[in-house]
Amino acid sequence: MKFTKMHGLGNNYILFDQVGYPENILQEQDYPELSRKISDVNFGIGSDGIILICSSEKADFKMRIFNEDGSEAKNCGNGLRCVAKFLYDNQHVTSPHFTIETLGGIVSVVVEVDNNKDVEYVTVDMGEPKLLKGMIPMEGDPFTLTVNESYTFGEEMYKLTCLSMGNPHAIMFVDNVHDVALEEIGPKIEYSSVFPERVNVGIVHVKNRKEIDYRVWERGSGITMACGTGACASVVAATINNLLDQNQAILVHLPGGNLSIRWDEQGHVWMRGEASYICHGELEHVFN
Ligand SMILES: N[C@@H](CCC[C@H](N)C(=O)O)C(=O)O
Repeated sequence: MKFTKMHGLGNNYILFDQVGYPENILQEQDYPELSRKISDVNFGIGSDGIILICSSEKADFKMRIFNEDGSEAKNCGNGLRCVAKFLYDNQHVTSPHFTIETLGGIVSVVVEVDNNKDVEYVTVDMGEPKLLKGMIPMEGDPFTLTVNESYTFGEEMYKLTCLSMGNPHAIMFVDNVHDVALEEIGPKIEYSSVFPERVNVGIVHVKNRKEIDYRVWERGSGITMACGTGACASVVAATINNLLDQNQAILVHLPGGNLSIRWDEQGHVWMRGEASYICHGELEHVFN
């Protein structure tokens, strides 16, 4: 099996190009195991998960993403930019504007080609955030929002703003994202019974009305260098807490680099950022 390893701001995935092939080249149950094995840094390649690029009946292409622990997620912002760059560079498309189906819905992407014909930036229309508890999903009245609401996990109380960008995010606002022990808080909240499908946990510091800092504990992968859907969720969360203004491009600083995120007046969230190659290769003896 040929693979390409790519990253968006250090959030790295092993991509398998299955375009034109049946979606299940492997048995369906083998993908979680493949992701766990490949993601292992000692016995595999080392990654935050795997991505399958498939043909689609509803959009130009389809993306599936499995986390490091083998769980399948419905969306992945950094993965979408990598997939868009890969598809364009490998001439699966001629137009830089196309659509990708995810389990969370269909998104449109635009790749930006520079003078050397090298794609550096990709913009994705990530669609509308889902704000109701029932859509995230999380416990409580399914028709209400979670805006700076207090929850106790273990001994500690946390104020969470929660929403889904296709995948669930719990966001809390802090004075300094580097002072927080995310490796302790992250798993406590991820596995809490408040979130029946688990959750990605983000900490955000609003620097001013145009810039935020953001760190993430990802469901199924732990601490990563960046999370695209999480950056979108952070901007939406800060906006509904009146800390940012809608329709303003916000610079989101993540440990792996920056993303520009805008929640427009029609309710769509736009993400612009880089996508990069790490290496290409071929897998042997995956299931030994
Ligand atoms: N890193 C991704 C999100 C990957 C999935 C996430 N861990 C989940 O399980 O929801 C991104 O860039 O959005």
